[in-house]
Amino acid sequence: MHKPRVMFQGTASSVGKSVLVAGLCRVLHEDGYKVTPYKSQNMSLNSYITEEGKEMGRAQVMQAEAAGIKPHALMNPILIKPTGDMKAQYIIEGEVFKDMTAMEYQQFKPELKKRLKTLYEKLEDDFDVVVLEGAGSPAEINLREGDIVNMGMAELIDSPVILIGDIDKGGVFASLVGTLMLLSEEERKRVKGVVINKFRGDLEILKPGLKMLEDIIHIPVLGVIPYFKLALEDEDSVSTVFEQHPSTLEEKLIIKIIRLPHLSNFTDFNRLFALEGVAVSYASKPHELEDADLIILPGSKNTIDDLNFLKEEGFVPILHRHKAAGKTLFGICGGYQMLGRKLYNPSLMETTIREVEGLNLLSIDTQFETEKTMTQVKGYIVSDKGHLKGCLNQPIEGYEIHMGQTIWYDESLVPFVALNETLGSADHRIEGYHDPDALVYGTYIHGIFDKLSFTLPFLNALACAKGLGADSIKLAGSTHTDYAAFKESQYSQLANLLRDHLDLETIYSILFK
Ligand SMILES: NC(=O)CC[C@H](N)C(=O)O
Repeated sequence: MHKPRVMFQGTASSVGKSVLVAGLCRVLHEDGYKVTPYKSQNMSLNSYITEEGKEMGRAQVMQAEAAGIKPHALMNPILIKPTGDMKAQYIIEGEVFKDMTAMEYQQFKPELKKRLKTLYEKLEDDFDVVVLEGAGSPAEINLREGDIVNMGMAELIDSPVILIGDIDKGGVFASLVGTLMLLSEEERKRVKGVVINKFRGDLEILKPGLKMLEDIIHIPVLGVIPYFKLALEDEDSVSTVFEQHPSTLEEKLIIKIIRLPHLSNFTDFNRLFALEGVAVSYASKPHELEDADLIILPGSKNTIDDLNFLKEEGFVPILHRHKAAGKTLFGICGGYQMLGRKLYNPSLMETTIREVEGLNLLSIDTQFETEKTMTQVKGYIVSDKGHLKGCLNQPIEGYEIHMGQTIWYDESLVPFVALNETLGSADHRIEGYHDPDALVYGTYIHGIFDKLSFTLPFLNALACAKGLGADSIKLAGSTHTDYAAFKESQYSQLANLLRDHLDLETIYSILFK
């Protein structure tokens, strides 16, 4: 049975497709439908590991949350993770398929297309409705032929389309009309409505333009969505998270995250940005680390190349000076690997460099393997040294995504995270170490800062060492105490916004007619 479906496409990247898909999923969920989000292909370094140990893009995770369901890799069967040099790692159905160049992928697409249809049908079986998302713009005429994410996908499963334009970017009429002009007659017929997103002005002034637009395109405008800001975990590679700057630095704990060229999983730091008493920002240049109390080395899709970036850009001396001054460093996944002594790459994963010296701040060695570790984990803090004093036994949850295996540990290293569960089964191993001085911390666990019972005492101990109050760091506002409840409230607000500004009646008739 062909289930009701609709696809949101955009006139460009970042016009708000992901969020509107999440919003429509929420509306349908509230109205009693079993709805799933879907996007055939994502390009992003911000992925997620499902309960089944499969990897997928984070936008569909956020949308699944809005739809009130668990994320499943079938909701995003293709994930492209760029490693640099026109190459990328391709994740298909949640598993590593292989590394390919853009050209190799282009040639592989026809074969993939057949499989995509089967996978889509497998997903829709379990649901009443599917809300699909396109990627970038459907008017990339050079890519149309092999397309499997915009009109190619819509055609594959015979889905109607709603086209979204971004008025904040400017040129919204031209981009909507232009996009439609570049589509074939067949494709244009699929477009059942257009939506104007991110509107900041006076609707009365816009209205005549909407009428003129409809007269030109003969497709109804299904809504004008006002510009809004909600705390939703968007994952697009084009993102504004890096532009955030701390306001006043005095009396705050200064956290700097190094902006690596292949930085992955920046959602690890969402929690930090929601805290009071800290000033968190990204640093692209070594001098920006001068005033940091805590330096974080984030995950990376290409650890070795990013490590070389740190060396070439002159980060190394300042990282060592930071430690020598008794200040703290924290590495997650790729960042953890970089903190070590040596990195071996016999199978030439991610890059063509075989072996490289690490930053030598933590006595570990890492080797990149052909097998990828993808797992959700649970554990707890097992050290009470240094800044971990108040964290002992506190639970930790997160996930691991890495090709590298840390194969050698110095005996003087102190374990600080012990796991007790991976993917729902008992598993006891150490997955995080700090140096004997408890200044340099490293772990493979993404999402380690999400549990405040660890994050708050850890950061408050750092704040204390700086001479700030012992309780100076807390969650901003009281509404955030329960992160899950906070996110739920954001999804409801989003649904309300769409109910107020979208012609849902027409959208329902597009879906269910
Ligand atoms: N997520 C990460 O930071 C991955 C680290 C590294 N690229 C690996 O695969 O091992």
